[in-house]
Amino acid sequence: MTYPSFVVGIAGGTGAGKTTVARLITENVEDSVTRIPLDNYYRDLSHLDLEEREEVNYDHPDAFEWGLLREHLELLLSGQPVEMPQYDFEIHNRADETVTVEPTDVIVVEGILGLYDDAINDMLDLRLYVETDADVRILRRIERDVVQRGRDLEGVIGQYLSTVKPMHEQFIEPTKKHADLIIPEGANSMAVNLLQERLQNEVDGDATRTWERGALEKHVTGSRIDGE
Ligand SMILES: Nc1ncnc2c1ncn2[C@@H]1O[C@H](COP(=O)(O)OP(=O)(O)O)[C@@H](O)[C@H]1O
Ligand SMILES: Nc1ccn([C@@H]2O[C@H](COP(=O)(O)O)[C@@H](O)[C@H]2O)c(=O)n1
Repeated sequence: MTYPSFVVGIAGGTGAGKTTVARLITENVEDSVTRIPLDNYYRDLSHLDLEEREEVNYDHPDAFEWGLLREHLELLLSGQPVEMPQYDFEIHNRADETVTVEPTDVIVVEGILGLYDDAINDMLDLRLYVETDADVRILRRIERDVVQRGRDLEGVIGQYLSTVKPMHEQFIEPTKKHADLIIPEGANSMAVNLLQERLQNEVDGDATRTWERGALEKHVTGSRIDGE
């Protein structure tokens, strides 16, 4: 594989289509891709009971353990594996198990605040923002949360109005300015095809990297593998 990996960040509101875009743009190069869902870096809330965890604002940047995500990205970029936490939406907490993630040619970091943290943004080679109208997103979210995340309609609507919507406006939407590309409506086929081609070139070693060695140093402090 090529070191360091090519790192793609995908941000956007809940239900915008981030996960779908991440899956589609990497489907031809699956074995060469590491997916890092930001959800896995929600803080460990084991010190709270379930009722307290249900009240947490999961759309505020403070809900995430940014230091751990930075550390894991730096390790992967220096060619080392990491133990990635897993998240369980039904209990609003990290799961007991972790998953060992190996470095690969391409790393995709995906989540509502994927373009929020300055240090993470510096590690990204390509920044994408998926933009979908709020009415479409809430409809998708209701369906998903009820079917897959064990929520009821009243709870989804209450959470949307009290935290999801205001946090989107205050923190998520403004990160669009960091994007290299804005993808309308999620799985937009022209955008997906172009990005598939770009990632295929990365994996085949045909892509021209725009940054130079000096710029590379900012990715990782300390030792790194020189594979070029
Ligand atoms: N372009 C699209 N057209 C129709 N449905 C879509 C599109 N993109 C995503 N979806 C659907 O919307 C839902 C939410 O998409 P998802 O990728 O999980 O969003 P996010 O990760 O941003 O929350 C899923 O059921 C997905 O299949
Ligand atoms: N315990 C939790 C943790 C997060 N959420 C919501 O998940 C959304 C982010 O995931 P997407 O796939 O929709 O991007 C975010 O808006 C949180 O409100 C939750 O409901 N419960």
